[in-house]
Formats: sequence, C-alpha cells, structure tokens
Amino acid sequence: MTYHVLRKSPVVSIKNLNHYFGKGSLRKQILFDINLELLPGEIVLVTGPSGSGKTTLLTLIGGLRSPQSGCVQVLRQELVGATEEKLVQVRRHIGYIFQSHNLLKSLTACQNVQMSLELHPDISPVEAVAKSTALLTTVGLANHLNHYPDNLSGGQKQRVAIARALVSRPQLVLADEPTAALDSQSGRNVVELMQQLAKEQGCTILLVTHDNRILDIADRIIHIEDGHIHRSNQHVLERSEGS
Ligand SMILES: Nc1ncnc2c1ncn2[C@@H]1O[C@H](COP(=O)(O)OP(=O)(O)OP(=O)(O)O)[C@@H](O)[C@H]1O
Repeated sequence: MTYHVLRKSPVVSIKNLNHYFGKGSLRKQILFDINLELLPGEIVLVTGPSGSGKTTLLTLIGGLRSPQSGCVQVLRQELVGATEEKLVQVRRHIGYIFQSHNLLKSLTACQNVQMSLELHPDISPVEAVAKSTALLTTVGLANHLNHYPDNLSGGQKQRVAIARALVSRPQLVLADEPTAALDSQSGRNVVELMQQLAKEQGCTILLVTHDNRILDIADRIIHIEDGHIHRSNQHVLERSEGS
C-alpha cells in the first residue's frame, strides 16, 4: 500500500509558476501560471514554437536557475526559495542531456560517463568504471570506451551523453533537443535508447523537442505557446494503442 502511494507520488509537481526575465522596464514575463505534474516512469515531450519558454521551464525544473514564484517541487524538494546548496543537491539526482552533448574533449567516452558518478561518494572508482563500461556497452559503444569525443560521430557522442545522464540511475532525466544535431536515423536510435533505458530504470523523462518524428515515444505531449501550456495530451500511447 505504502509502496503504491510512493510510486504514484509525482516526481515533479508545479503549481502556479510564473517566470520573468529582466528588470525594471525591461522586465518580461516568460512563463504564465504553469501547472504540471510528472509521474514516475512517464515520458513527457514538450513542444512549441521557438521562444515560447520550453528551455526556461526545463532549466527551472532542473534547478539550473531559481524559480521566482509558485511551487516547484522536484524529487520532493521545494525549489522556490531554495538555497544554492539545496539546488546542487537536487541536481545530483537529475540526468541532463543537451543538444550539444557537452562532453569534455580531454576525457574518453568512459571517463566522461564516470565523471557523473564522482558526485556519488558511495560508488567506488572501480564500481564507477564497471557501471560506465556496462552502460556504454548497452548503448552500443563497447568498442569506443577509450575514444575521445573528437573521434566519435554526432550520434555516438549523444549516446555517450545518454549513458552519462543515466549511469547514476536518476529518477528524472531532462533532455533539451537531444536529436537536433542528428540525422533522422541517429535521432530515432537515440530516443529509442532513452525510452528503453527509462522504462528499464523506471525514470521520468521530460524532453523538449522540435522534432515531429519522435513524438510517438511520448506517453504525453505538452504544448507551450507564449509561455502558456496550451495543450497537454494525456496518455498518447495508451489511446493510440486502444484505438
Ligand atoms: N537569460 C535570459 N535573459 C533574458 N531573456 C531570456 C533569457 N533566456 C531566455 N530568454 C527569453 O525568454 C523567452 C523564452 O526562451 P526559451 O529559451 O525558454 O524558449 P524556447 O521555447 O526554449 O525556444 P527555442 O525553441 O528557440 O529553444 C525568449 O523570448 C528568450 O529570448
């Protein structure tokens, strides 16, 4: 019973979130009264025109900037009014995947993945190598463990970034246009891999995209326009499977 309740409690719960950039006469509202819940294991896509506020929402949920008003609960922590220390704590339990993969050029694929485990003191260096090797093998890079990013293709770099985001088994993964720099087949492979790993690990994925070709991986699609959530399609897959 308790387990059931815990499973269903949201990973992200946002109430009445407004966000502004700039000061004085340049102050501009970017997000308007956002209300949103993400449940464990859900894959939720965020679509919307350029400049509509998608990345801003993602960075607020990710504790990469401080939310100014409303309630933003992430992994049971309130981020509105949180100290920088608390934000850092929350970030440790989130996996991030960005368009430009952000791999360190001076580190090999395996070292890039290991890096995200260094934040977890309970994982020894030997375990970190083993976990990183295992996940890079899962994403099809067993033969590229010691390659540097410059010697990997765009799709391979993005797969390293996925391994890095997921190796610590985060409950929440935030992805900002992870397929933008990839050709259509690599993009497809990358999101299917994210979907497979997320379902295996039971983590929630929030993914911002302009890429209509990947919408079918979503359990739910949220559409943002001019800082407002315009549509939130519940359980896309369930409905299309049932029809
Ligand atoms: N640091 C900032 N300071 C001031 N304005 C900003 C800042 N970051 C974003 N904005 C503005 O906020 C609005 C929303 O930007 P945001 O990047 O969230 O949109 P987006 O929907 O992710 O766009 P895109 O699809 O082009 O990435 C835009 O008008 C942008 O110019």
